[in-house]
Amino acid sequence: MTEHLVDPDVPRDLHAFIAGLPKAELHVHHVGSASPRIVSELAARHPDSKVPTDPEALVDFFTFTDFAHFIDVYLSVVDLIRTPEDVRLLTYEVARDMARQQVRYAELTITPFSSTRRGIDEGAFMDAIEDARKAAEAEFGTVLRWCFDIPGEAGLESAEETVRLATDDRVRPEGLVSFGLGGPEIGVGRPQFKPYFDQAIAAGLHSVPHAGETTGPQTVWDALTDLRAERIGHGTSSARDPRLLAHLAERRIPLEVCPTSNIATRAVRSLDEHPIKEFTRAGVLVTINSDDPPMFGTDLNNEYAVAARLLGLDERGLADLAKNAVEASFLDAPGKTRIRDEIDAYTAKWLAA
Ligand SMILES: O=C(O)c1cccc(C(=O)CC[C@H]2O[C@@H](n3cnc4c(=O)[nH]cnc43)[C@H](O)[C@@H]2O)c1
Ligand SMILES: [Zn+2]
Repeated sequence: MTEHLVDPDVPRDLHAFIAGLPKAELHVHHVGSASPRIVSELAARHPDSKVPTDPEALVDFFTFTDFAHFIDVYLSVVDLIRTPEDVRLLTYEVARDMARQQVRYAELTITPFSSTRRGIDEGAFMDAIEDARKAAEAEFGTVLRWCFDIPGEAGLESAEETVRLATDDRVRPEGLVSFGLGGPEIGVGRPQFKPYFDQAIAAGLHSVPHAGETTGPQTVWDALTDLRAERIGHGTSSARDPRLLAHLAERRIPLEVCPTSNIATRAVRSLDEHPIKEFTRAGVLVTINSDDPPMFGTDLNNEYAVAARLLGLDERGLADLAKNAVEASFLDAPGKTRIRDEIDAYTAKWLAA
């Protein structure tokens, strides 16, 4: 258990239950998952960067005034990833951190455009993530899959490049399962990305754009209608539109909820004002995620503890939440059954003890 993340309003034995609970994570960014140790190591390797090498100074550096500031800082960490070996190390270490939290399966959002435009060879980039994926599965038992996202603010050139990397059989990595859209939403309308999502979906990828994180419910509708979203990244502002909530619930379109992220980027004022309860009340399938955990001073276990407090969950409720993520994942049926069975066995043993 990470001491600084122990929520005093959540009983310690519930924290311990969460720490051992087998989990799946569906919304977590590659560069945004770099631990302070990895960030410091990379910053020391590249002294021209403005990223601090001292982990304590990183806490200040990772304090954001608004969403735009967050993206600015995010890109300064992206600038530290300069070689295929940096990519491999980052991916492998992210998987190690996940395994420590009993994450059995994760769909990691990667922005290949940000790396290829900074000069990393596309083939070497794909080999690096695939190498790390295979090593993580063999050594930690954590299964990784990729979501390639368009950094929308970088324009349609980035969409063109991302969809090429995601659909060209000569470069597309084996672990790729989905196609996303990230970055700021203000001034970056979803409908303009329709042709790229059409192409990705035609190539067999699932559609998982961010929407409704920093803009209103219309962005979520656009993601559903134009981008044929199968899950929504964040979807926070859906709570302002009862018709949208009913639609998400009826169609079983999951929300990838990231509570601490929404506070850190100031998309939501406080955890107590987070709409997660409105989502569950409306019958929406809620999954719990960490987004960019070290940047937001959190981890997936802490997000489950936050959810337990906000939703008033006990062990069974937390196990159901973990099973929501399995259900909403793009794992095959035997893979889903295996993790669900593991969650049930763990919970039964815990409650019998
Ligand atoms: O790489 C570039 O050169 C570049 C140029 C202009 C704009 C961008 C971006 O906007 C990159 C955004 C970046 O942020 C990632 N991310 C991480 N967490 C979140 C989140 O909570 N909401 C939205 N985006 C997020 C995203 O994956 C992009 O890689 C880049
Ligand atoms: Zn995100």
